[in-house]
Amino acid sequence: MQAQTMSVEEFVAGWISGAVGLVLGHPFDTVKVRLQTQTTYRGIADCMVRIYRHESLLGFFKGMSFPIASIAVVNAVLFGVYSNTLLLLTATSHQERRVQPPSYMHIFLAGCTGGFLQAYCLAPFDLIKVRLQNQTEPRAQPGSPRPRYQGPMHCAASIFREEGPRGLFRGAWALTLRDTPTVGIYFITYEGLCHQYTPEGQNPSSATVLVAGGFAGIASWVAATPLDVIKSRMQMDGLRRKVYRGVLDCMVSSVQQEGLGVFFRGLTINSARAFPVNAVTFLSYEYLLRWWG
Ligand SMILES: CN(C)C(=N)NCCC[C@H](N)C(=O)O
Repeated sequence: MQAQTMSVEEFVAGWISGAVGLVLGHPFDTVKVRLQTQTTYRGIADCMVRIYRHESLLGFFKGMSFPIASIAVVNAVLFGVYSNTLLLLTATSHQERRVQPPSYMHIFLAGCTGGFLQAYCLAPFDLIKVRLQNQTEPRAQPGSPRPRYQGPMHCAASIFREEGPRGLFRGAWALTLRDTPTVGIYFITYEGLCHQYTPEGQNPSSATVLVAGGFAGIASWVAATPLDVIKSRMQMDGLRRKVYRGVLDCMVSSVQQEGLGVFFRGLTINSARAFPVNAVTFLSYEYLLRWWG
Protein backbone atom coordinates (compact mmCIF):
# COMPACT_ATOMS: atom_id res chain seq x y z
CA MET A 1 0.00 0.00 0.00
CA GLN A 2 1.25 3.51 -0.93
CA ALA A 3 2.26 5.93 1.83
CA GLN A 4 -0.62 8.42 2.07
CA THR A 5 -0.06 12.15 2.43
CA MET A 6 -2.55 14.75 3.57
CA SER A 7 -4.60 15.96 0.61
CA VAL A 8 -4.83 19.73 0.01
CA GLU A 9 -7.32 19.19 -2.85
CA GLU A 10 -9.92 18.00 -0.31
CA PHE A 11 -9.67 21.32 1.54
CA VAL A 12 -9.93 23.43 -1.64
CA ALA A 13 -12.81 21.35 -3.03
CA GLY A 14 -14.60 21.72 0.33
CA TRP A 15 -14.22 25.48 0.19
CA ILE A 16 -15.52 26.00 -3.37
CA SER A 17 -18.41 23.57 -3.05
CA GLY A 18 -19.44 25.15 0.26
CA ALA A 19 -19.56 28.63 -1.30
CA VAL A 20 -21.85 27.41 -4.11
CA GLY A 21 -24.25 25.86 -1.60
CA LEU A 22 -24.15 28.85 0.70
CA VAL A 23 -25.32 31.43 -1.86
CA LEU A 24 -28.15 29.13 -2.95
CA GLY A 25 -29.35 28.49 0.60
CA HIS A 26 -28.95 31.88 2.29
CA PRO A 27 -32.49 33.25 1.66
CA PHE A 28 -33.98 30.09 3.25
CA ASP A 29 -31.53 30.44 6.12
CA THR A 30 -32.67 33.99 6.87
CA VAL A 31 -36.32 32.88 7.04
CA LYS A 32 -35.33 29.98 9.31
CA VAL A 33 -33.35 32.15 11.74
CA ARG A 34 -36.24 34.66 12.00
CA LEU A 35 -38.78 31.89 12.65
CA GLN A 36 -36.57 30.34 15.34
CA THR A 37 -35.83 33.53 17.26
CA GLN A 38 -38.81 35.87 16.68
CA THR A 39 -42.37 35.03 17.61
CA THR A 40 -44.06 37.68 15.43
CA TYR A 41 -44.27 35.61 12.22
CA ARG A 42 -47.26 33.33 11.53
CA GLY A 43 -45.30 30.90 9.36
CA ILE A 44 -42.89 30.58 6.42
CA ALA A 45 -45.11 32.40 3.90
CA ASP A 46 -45.90 35.26 6.30
CA CYS A 47 -42.22 35.66 7.14
CA MET A 48 -41.19 35.71 3.44
CA VAL A 49 -43.87 38.21 2.45
CA ARG A 50 -43.01 40.53 5.35
CA ILE A 51 -39.28 40.42 4.64
CA TYR A 52 -39.93 41.18 0.97
CA ARG A 53 -42.40 44.04 1.65
CA HIS A 54 -40.43 45.68 4.43
CA GLU A 55 -36.83 44.98 3.45
CA SER A 56 -37.02 44.13 -0.30
CA LEU A 57 -35.18 41.16 -1.87
CA LEU A 58 -31.99 42.34 -0.18
CA GLY A 59 -33.55 41.45 3.18
CA PHE A 60 -33.12 37.75 2.35
CA PHE A 61 -29.40 38.23 1.83
CA LYS A 62 -28.67 40.01 5.10
CA GLY A 63 -25.62 38.67 6.89
CA MET A 64 -24.30 36.75 3.84
CA SER A 65 -20.96 38.50 3.31
CA PHE A 66 -19.25 37.09 6.39
CA PRO A 67 -20.27 33.47 5.77
CA ILE A 68 -19.00 33.84 2.17
CA ALA A 69 -15.68 35.14 3.45
CA SER A 70 -15.45 32.46 6.12
CA ILE A 71 -16.70 29.48 4.10
CA ALA A 72 -13.14 28.99 2.83
CA VAL A 73 -12.05 28.09 6.34
CA VAL A 74 -15.23 26.44 7.59
CA ASN A 75 -15.96 24.07 4.70
CA ALA A 76 -12.31 23.39 4.02
CA VAL A 77 -12.02 22.28 7.65
CA LEU A 78 -15.23 20.21 7.42
CA PHE A 79 -14.37 18.28 4.26
CA GLY A 80 -10.61 18.37 4.76
CA VAL A 81 -10.72 17.04 8.31
CA TYR A 82 -13.35 14.44 7.37
CA SER A 83 -11.35 13.08 4.47
CA ASN A 84 -7.98 13.24 6.19
CA THR A 85 -9.39 11.54 9.32
CA LEU A 86 -10.64 8.72 7.06
CA LEU A 87 -7.18 8.61 5.51
CA LEU A 88 -5.70 8.17 8.99
CA LEU A 89 -8.26 5.54 10.01
CA THR A 90 -8.31 3.50 6.82
CA ALA A 91 -5.13 4.50 4.90
CA THR A 92 -7.17 5.04 1.71
CA SER A 93 -7.54 8.18 -0.43
CA HIS A 94 -10.84 9.54 -1.78
CA GLN A 95 -10.49 7.58 -5.05
CA GLU A 96 -9.32 4.34 -3.37
CA ARG A 97 -12.37 4.41 -1.09
CA ARG A 98 -14.58 3.64 -4.11
CA VAL A 99 -12.87 0.25 -4.41
CA GLN A 100 -12.28 -0.33 -0.69
CA PRO A 101 -15.24 1.37 1.05
CA PRO A 102 -14.56 2.28 4.70
CA SER A 103 -16.83 0.94 7.46
CA TYR A 104 -19.80 3.06 8.59
CA MET A 105 -18.17 3.37 12.02
CA HIS A 106 -15.09 4.97 10.44
CA ILE A 107 -17.24 7.29 8.31
CA PHE A 108 -19.24 8.34 11.37
CA LEU A 109 -16.11 8.98 13.48
CA ALA A 110 -14.45 10.98 10.70
CA GLY A 111 -17.68 13.00 10.20
CA CYS A 112 -17.97 13.74 13.94
CA THR A 113 -14.33 14.90 14.01
CA GLY A 114 -14.92 17.20 11.02
CA GLY A 115 -18.15 18.52 12.59
CA PHE A 116 -16.52 19.17 15.96
CA LEU A 117 -13.58 21.12 14.53
CA GLN A 118 -15.59 23.11 12.01
CA ALA A 119 -18.04 24.18 14.77
CA TYR A 120 -15.29 26.14 16.51
CA CYS A 121 -14.21 27.86 13.28
CA LEU A 122 -17.85 28.55 12.41
CA ALA A 123 -18.96 29.93 15.81
CA PRO A 124 -18.00 33.65 15.52
CA PHE A 125 -19.08 33.89 11.87
CA ASP A 126 -22.39 32.18 12.57
CA LEU A 127 -23.04 34.49 15.52
CA ILE A 128 -22.55 37.59 13.35
CA LYS A 129 -24.70 36.10 10.58
CA VAL A 130 -27.57 35.40 12.99
CA ARG A 131 -27.37 38.87 14.59
CA LEU A 132 -27.48 40.57 11.15
CA GLN A 133 -30.23 38.29 9.82
CA ASN A 134 -32.39 39.29 12.76
CA GLN A 135 -32.21 43.01 12.03
CA THR A 136 -35.56 43.89 10.48
CA GLU A 137 -34.75 47.49 9.51
CA PRO A 138 -34.72 48.12 5.74
CA ARG A 139 -31.27 48.92 4.34
CA ALA A 140 -30.05 52.55 4.42
CA GLN A 141 -33.15 54.52 3.43
CA PRO A 142 -33.20 58.21 4.31
CA GLY A 143 -35.28 58.80 7.43
CA SER A 144 -35.51 55.11 8.42
CA PRO A 145 -34.12 54.05 11.85
CA ARG A 146 -30.49 52.94 11.78
CA PRO A 147 -30.02 49.28 12.64
CA ARG A 148 -27.91 48.48 15.70
CA TYR A 149 -25.17 46.92 13.56
CA GLN A 150 -24.02 48.74 10.38
CA GLY A 151 -22.42 45.63 8.86
CA PRO A 152 -20.44 42.49 9.75
CA MET A 153 -17.25 44.28 10.87
CA HIS A 154 -19.22 46.74 12.96
CA CYS A 155 -21.18 43.85 14.48
CA ALA A 156 -17.98 41.94 15.34
CA ALA A 157 -16.33 45.06 16.78
CA SER A 158 -19.42 45.95 18.88
CA ILE A 159 -19.66 42.43 20.36
CA PHE A 160 -15.93 42.46 21.07
CA ARG A 161 -16.13 45.90 22.73
CA GLU A 162 -19.24 45.08 24.79
CA GLU A 163 -18.46 41.48 25.81
CA GLY A 164 -14.79 40.83 25.09
CA PRO A 165 -13.40 37.98 22.90
CA ARG A 166 -15.58 35.38 24.65
CA GLY A 167 -18.68 37.25 23.44
CA LEU A 168 -17.79 36.24 19.88
CA PHE A 169 -18.20 32.59 20.91
CA ARG A 170 -21.71 33.04 22.31
CA GLY A 171 -23.70 29.92 21.36
CA ALA A 172 -20.52 27.96 20.45
CA TRP A 173 -21.27 25.15 22.89
CA ALA A 174 -24.77 24.61 21.45
CA LEU A 175 -23.26 24.75 17.95
CA THR A 176 -20.71 22.07 18.82
CA LEU A 177 -23.40 19.84 20.31
CA ARG A 178 -25.45 20.39 17.15
CA ASP A 179 -22.68 19.69 14.65
CA THR A 180 -20.59 16.87 16.12
CA PRO A 181 -23.08 13.98 15.78
CA THR A 182 -25.10 15.43 12.90
CA VAL A 183 -22.11 15.80 10.59
CA GLY A 184 -21.45 12.10 11.31
CA ILE A 185 -25.04 11.43 10.14
CA TYR A 186 -24.45 13.71 7.12
CA PHE A 187 -21.50 11.70 5.79
CA ILE A 188 -22.96 8.28 6.65
CA THR A 189 -26.13 9.12 4.68
CA TYR A 190 -24.14 10.45 1.73
CA GLU A 191 -21.66 7.58 1.53
CA GLY A 192 -24.35 4.96 2.27
CA LEU A 193 -26.65 6.17 -0.55
CA CYS A 194 -23.77 6.52 -3.03
CA HIS A 195 -22.59 2.99 -2.17
CA GLN A 196 -26.10 1.57 -2.51
CA TYR A 197 -26.73 3.01 -5.99
CA THR A 198 -23.27 2.74 -7.58
CA PRO A 199 -21.81 -0.38 -9.22
CA GLU A 200 -18.78 -1.77 -7.32
CA GLY A 201 -15.55 0.21 -7.89
CA GLN A 202 -17.14 2.99 -10.02
CA ASN A 203 -17.66 6.66 -9.25
CA PRO A 204 -21.28 7.59 -8.42
CA SER A 205 -23.20 9.25 -11.28
CA SER A 206 -24.15 12.96 -11.06
CA ALA A 207 -27.78 12.02 -10.35
CA THR A 208 -26.70 9.73 -7.50
CA VAL A 209 -24.44 12.43 -6.02
CA LEU A 210 -27.24 15.02 -6.21
CA VAL A 211 -29.82 12.75 -4.56
CA ALA A 212 -27.40 11.36 -1.95
CA GLY A 213 -26.13 14.88 -1.12
CA GLY A 214 -29.68 16.23 -0.88
CA PHE A 215 -30.83 13.45 1.45
CA ALA A 216 -27.64 13.74 3.52
CA GLY A 217 -28.56 17.40 4.01
CA ILE A 218 -32.16 16.60 4.98
CA ALA A 219 -31.25 13.73 7.36
CA SER A 220 -28.60 15.75 9.17
CA TRP A 221 -30.72 18.91 9.43
CA VAL A 222 -33.74 17.00 10.76
CA ALA A 223 -31.46 15.67 13.51
CA ALA A 224 -29.86 19.10 14.01
CA THR A 225 -32.97 21.28 14.18
CA PRO A 226 -33.68 20.99 17.97
CA LEU A 227 -30.18 22.18 18.85
CA ASP A 228 -30.24 24.65 15.98
CA VAL A 229 -33.18 26.44 17.66
CA ILE A 230 -31.31 26.53 20.98
CA LYS A 231 -28.10 27.71 19.29
CA SER A 232 -29.89 30.60 17.53
CA ARG A 233 -31.58 31.65 20.77
CA MET A 234 -28.31 31.55 22.71
CA GLN A 235 -26.72 33.69 19.99
CA MET A 236 -29.48 36.31 20.24
CA ASP A 237 -29.37 36.23 24.05
CA GLY A 238 -27.57 39.13 25.67
CA LEU A 239 -28.43 41.57 22.88
CA ARG A 240 -30.45 43.67 25.30
CA ARG A 241 -30.38 41.62 28.49
CA LYS A 242 -29.17 38.12 29.26
CA VAL A 243 -32.06 35.68 29.67
CA TYR A 244 -30.51 32.18 29.68
CA ARG A 245 -27.97 30.77 32.12
CA GLY A 246 -26.77 28.14 29.61
CA VAL A 247 -27.82 25.59 26.98
CA LEU A 248 -29.91 23.50 29.40
CA ASP A 249 -31.65 26.55 30.85
CA CYS A 250 -32.46 27.76 27.32
CA MET A 251 -33.95 24.32 26.48
CA VAL A 252 -36.04 24.15 29.67
CA SER A 253 -37.41 27.68 29.50
CA SER A 254 -38.14 27.43 25.76
CA VAL A 255 -40.15 24.21 26.36
CA GLN A 256 -41.92 25.71 29.39
CA GLN A 257 -43.01 28.75 27.41
CA GLU A 258 -43.70 27.25 23.99
CA GLY A 259 -44.09 23.47 24.45
CA LEU A 260 -42.07 20.66 22.85
CA GLY A 261 -42.93 21.96 19.38
CA VAL A 262 -40.29 24.64 19.90
CA PHE A 263 -37.62 22.06 18.98
CA PHE A 264 -39.11 21.76 15.50
CA ARG A 265 -39.20 25.46 14.69
CA GLY A 266 -37.78 25.98 11.24
CA LEU A 267 -37.77 22.22 10.47
CA THR A 268 -39.66 22.57 7.17
CA ILE A 269 -37.57 25.46 5.88
CA ASN A 270 -34.38 23.80 7.14
CA SER A 271 -35.20 20.65 5.15
CA ALA A 272 -36.29 22.58 2.05
CA ARG A 273 -32.99 24.47 2.17
CA ALA A 274 -30.90 21.40 2.96
CA PHE A 275 -31.74 19.43 -0.19
CA PRO A 276 -30.57 21.84 -2.94
CA VAL A 277 -27.70 23.27 -0.86
CA ASN A 278 -26.13 19.89 -0.13
CA ALA A 279 -26.94 18.39 -3.54
CA VAL A 280 -24.86 21.11 -5.25
CA THR A 281 -22.23 21.09 -2.49
CA PHE A 282 -21.50 17.38 -2.97
CA LEU A 283 -21.76 17.58 -6.77
CA SER A 284 -19.17 20.35 -6.98
CA TYR A 285 -17.00 18.61 -4.35
CA GLU A 286 -16.96 15.30 -6.28
CA TYR A 287 -16.36 16.99 -9.64
CA LEU A 288 -13.52 19.16 -8.37
CA LEU A 289 -11.77 16.11 -6.91
CA ARG A 290 -12.24 14.09 -10.12
CA TRP A 291 -11.06 17.00 -12.22
CA TRP A 292 -7.89 17.30 -10.17
CA GLY A 293 -7.43 13.57 -10.60
C1 LIG B 1 -26.56 19.41 10.07
N1 LIG B 1 -25.28 20.01 9.84
C2 LIG B 1 -24.77 20.87 10.85
C3 LIG B 1 -24.56 19.69 8.71
N2 LIG B 1 -24.98 18.85 7.93
N3 LIG B 1 -23.44 20.30 8.48
C4 LIG B 1 -22.61 19.98 7.33
C5 LIG B 1 -22.63 21.08 6.30
C6 LIG B 1 -23.98 21.54 5.95
C7 LIG B 1 -24.06 22.57 4.86
N4 LIG B 1 -23.00 23.52 4.84
C8 LIG B 1 -25.37 23.27 5.05
O1 LIG B 1 -25.35 24.45 5.38
O2 LIG B 1 -26.41 22.63 4.90
